[in-house]
Amino acid sequence: MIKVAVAGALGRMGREIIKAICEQEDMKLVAGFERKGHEDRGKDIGELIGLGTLGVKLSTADEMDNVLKETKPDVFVDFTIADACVNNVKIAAENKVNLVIGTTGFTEEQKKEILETIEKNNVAAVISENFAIGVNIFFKVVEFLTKYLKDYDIEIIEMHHRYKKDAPSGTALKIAEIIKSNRDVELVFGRYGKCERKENEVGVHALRGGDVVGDHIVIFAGDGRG
Ligand SMILES: NC(=O)C1=CN([C@@H]2O[C@H](COP(=O)(O)OP(=O)(O)OC[C@H]3O[C@@H](n4cnc5c(N)ncnc54)[C@H](O)[C@@H]3O)[C@@H](O)[C@H]2O)C=CC1
Ligand SMILES: O=C(O)C1=N[C@H](C(=O)O)C[C@H](O)C1
Repeated sequence: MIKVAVAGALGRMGREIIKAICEQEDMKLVAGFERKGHEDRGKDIGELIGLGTLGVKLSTADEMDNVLKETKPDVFVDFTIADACVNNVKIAAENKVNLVIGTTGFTEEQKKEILETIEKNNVAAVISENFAIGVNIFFKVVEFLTKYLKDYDIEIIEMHHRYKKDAPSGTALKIAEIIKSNRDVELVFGRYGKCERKENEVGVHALRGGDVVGDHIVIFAGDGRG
């Protein structure tokens, strides 16, 4: 049985992940965490998210160390917010719990800190800005087109729901990173005023609104298409 703890348990992703864990025969939710001071602390997580009683009480971030020591999960899944995730990862890794990190919006320093924590504590970790299979295939398509359509200008557009806390999305930044590692380009985040397009520019544009789950568009624009 794989014992799983989820941080961000009552968030949009946390709820879906807990539902998915409960559908697996070889997985068991052993702990769920929310931010410090959360009003539902101590309540049954299953009841909070409409799954019926699961026998797992909602814990808060300040209880994480003790709860991980008590419940001894095999895997710690974090879909929270960048500042919280850095700290959560430290506590989980120090308790020798393997990691799945889906949180986005990290600074370069935070990414470095997370990697150092993982290395220092010698835990396994899967870190991805996007776990959708289709999007991971899309990454390969972008890599191929960047190499193949050498003379084309590239622009990235992403749109997400109004609640998203980081921009551009982790996925858009990952796409930009893939392009950058295959072509000598400079990233430009939005454009306004005098900003004639340079030859080696890649524009990254973030839109927010409604409950859009997450759309990513990569435009390869060439001459002579009329
Ligand atoms: N890698 C991927 O495939 C995906 C990644 N994401 C990322 O996952 C993160 C969460 O997204 P959503 O669920 O939409 O956000 P959300 O805002 O609905 O949920 C985040 C939850 O984390 C909780 N939280 C805050 N601090 C915490 C702490 N210290 N410990 C435990 N919980 C804490 C919040 O109270 C909230 O309930 C974002 O960074 C988002 O970009 C979202 C979707 C897919
Ligand atoms: O916050 C979201 O919703 C999403 N975040 C991830 C990102 O920042 O790329 C993945 C997906 O686009 C949904």
